[in-house]
Amino acid sequence: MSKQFVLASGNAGKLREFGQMLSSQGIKLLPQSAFQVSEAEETGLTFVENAILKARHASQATGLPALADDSGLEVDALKGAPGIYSARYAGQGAGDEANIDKLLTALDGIPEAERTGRYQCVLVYMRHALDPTPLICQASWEGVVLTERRGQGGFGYDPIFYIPALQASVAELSAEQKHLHGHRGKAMRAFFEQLHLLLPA
Ligand SMILES: O=c1nc[nH]c2c1ncn2[C@H]1C[C@H](O)[C@@H](COP(=O)(O)OP(=O)(O)OP(=O)(O)O)O1
Ligand SMILES: [Mg+2]
Repeated sequence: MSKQFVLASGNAGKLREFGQMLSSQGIKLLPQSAFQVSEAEETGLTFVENAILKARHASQATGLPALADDSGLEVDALKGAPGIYSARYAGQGAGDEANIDKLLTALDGIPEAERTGRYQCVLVYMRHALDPTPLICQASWEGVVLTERRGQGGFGYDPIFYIPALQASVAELSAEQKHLHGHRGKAMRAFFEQLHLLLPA
């Protein structure tokens, strides 16, 4: 069985993190841009539905197994928003900085104790486009939304997402720390365990 598969994401920050996490695994993960795969429409109402749509789309287009990541930030004071809409919170194509500004405005005046939330990451691996039993791994990471940006690393909401246990915003963590503690790293480790059962060396 093949250990080569396509990563169904167009997000440069995610692609960088997957590359770092995979470097030790002996798995060749090709970004969907290498095959000119178009962006899938994320019409689902859950992370898992959107991850399946993305993985299926990339697998269909390439004929390869595909791994997709659908992720986002849930804020308790906003009843879980932006959630599955995190990437398009400030509008389709508006980008990370506009999304952060919109979230800071939405939480204006809300005290620290009520600014809790979590990153969610759902990974879906499909062996082929019609795979009826996709492999699904999910993890989350608890934190607090800051009132202003801190740190230069990471991507997305990282400058305003603070991890009390580490006393740092995610943008202030090293890549290694983020992988160790973060939602994507946790989901990836669960994925590798299952993949190794599926694809014995
Ligand atoms: O570790 C993270 N650190 C900061 N922000 C993050 C993280 N993980 C997800 N996020 C945010 C970015 C984006 O606003 C949304 C993901 O949206 P999501 O649709 O899954 O990804 P995307 O559209 O950027 O790329 P793609 O769908 O091609 O994988 O959540
Ligand atoms: Mg997306």
